[in-house]
Amino acid sequence: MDINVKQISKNYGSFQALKEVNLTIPSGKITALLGPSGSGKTTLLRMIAGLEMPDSGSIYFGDHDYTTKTVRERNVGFVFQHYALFHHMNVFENIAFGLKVRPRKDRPSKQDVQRKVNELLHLVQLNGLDRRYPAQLSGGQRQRVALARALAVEPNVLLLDEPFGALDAKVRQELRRWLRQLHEQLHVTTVFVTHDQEEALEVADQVVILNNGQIEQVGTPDEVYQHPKTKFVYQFLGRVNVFHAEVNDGRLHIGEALFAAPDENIQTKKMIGYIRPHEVRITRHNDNQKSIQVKVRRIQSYGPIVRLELERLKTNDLIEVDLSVEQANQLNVKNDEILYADLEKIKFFSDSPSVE
Ligand SMILES: Nc1ncnc2c1ncn2[C@@H]1O[C@H](COP(=O)(O)OP(=O)(O)OP(=O)(O)O)[C@@H](O)[C@H]1O
Repeated sequence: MDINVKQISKNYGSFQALKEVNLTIPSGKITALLGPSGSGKTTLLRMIAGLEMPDSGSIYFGDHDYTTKTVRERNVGFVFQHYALFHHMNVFENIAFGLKVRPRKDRPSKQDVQRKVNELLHLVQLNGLDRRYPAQLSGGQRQRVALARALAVEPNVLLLDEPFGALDAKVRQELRRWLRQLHEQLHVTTVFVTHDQEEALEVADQVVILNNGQIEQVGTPDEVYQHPKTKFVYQFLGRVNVFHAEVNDGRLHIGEALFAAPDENIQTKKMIGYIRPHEVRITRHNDNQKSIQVKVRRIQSYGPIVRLELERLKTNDLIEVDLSVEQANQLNVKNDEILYADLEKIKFFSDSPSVE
């Protein structure tokens, strides 16, 4: 069952936290809500959950308007950053909680609860820990219990708010992979909030990038990373080199490099170009018109990549270029050497804040 968010707006006093947001959350997939602090991620998640009402707009679960339905009616499962486990209950009781508090007519039998909890313990790889109390578990284990508890009620949608935010980097990494594997088995429609780009790109099927209460782009991890639609997305998702370009005689100039000007922007005098460090090609000889001359300032290895810090000869601006170790060995770059940086893969935007 897809969830459709239609023209949702939310104000807190005079502050607009969400502005006419439209979004489809596809059934059986993981959707990441990604954005900087204050961009509206949690507000959107809470609207889907039914914890918060929109000022305008509606939310559909499948073909049904759920805008005014309660949290319980929506049947959502939650996991928050800070473990919301009951400290006086052991793991078993925590996981069973949602089943045991159901109205009598819907409540499963004791044996069924036992069976269900055992299944879930197995699924979240916590067999044998059912009698432990939350205080006797690691942070990662507690989050897995929280997830099992959320899944126990077979929710329509699983909502995770920075679920791994409080854990250290290594545990986070393990849990991401684990969540992805778990999802491959269960296919529960999942929405998770994160401000960690890597986490969103690694875990989600669909990434939604929010900025100032609006959606900048929706796409697969590959689409948003490889083909950012806006300047914001370019800058938010990873490192990027920024160049100012001038339109002259129907062509775009970055120093000595020349590019075709996009037709629709032909009147614009200035544009701004973005290119990621791994998209810049380094050559010893100038083999096309899209290259600028640079001097090597610094060479640094980071595991599988070699990062070059290059200085543009004409402007002294610094450019970052990432090479694979193999490429770097082949080129055999030396400090202070003069090289060419080919900017063929650059993407241009209008150089004004409002027009893309
Ligand atoms: N109950 C509230 N009252 C007033 N302002 C609020 C309330 N809830 C959220 N806001 C404001 O709305 C904006 C969006 O908040 P939200 O929590 O959705 O952002 P976020 O993207 O999840 O940020 P973070 O990553 O910091 O949690 C913020 O500027 C926040 O201060």
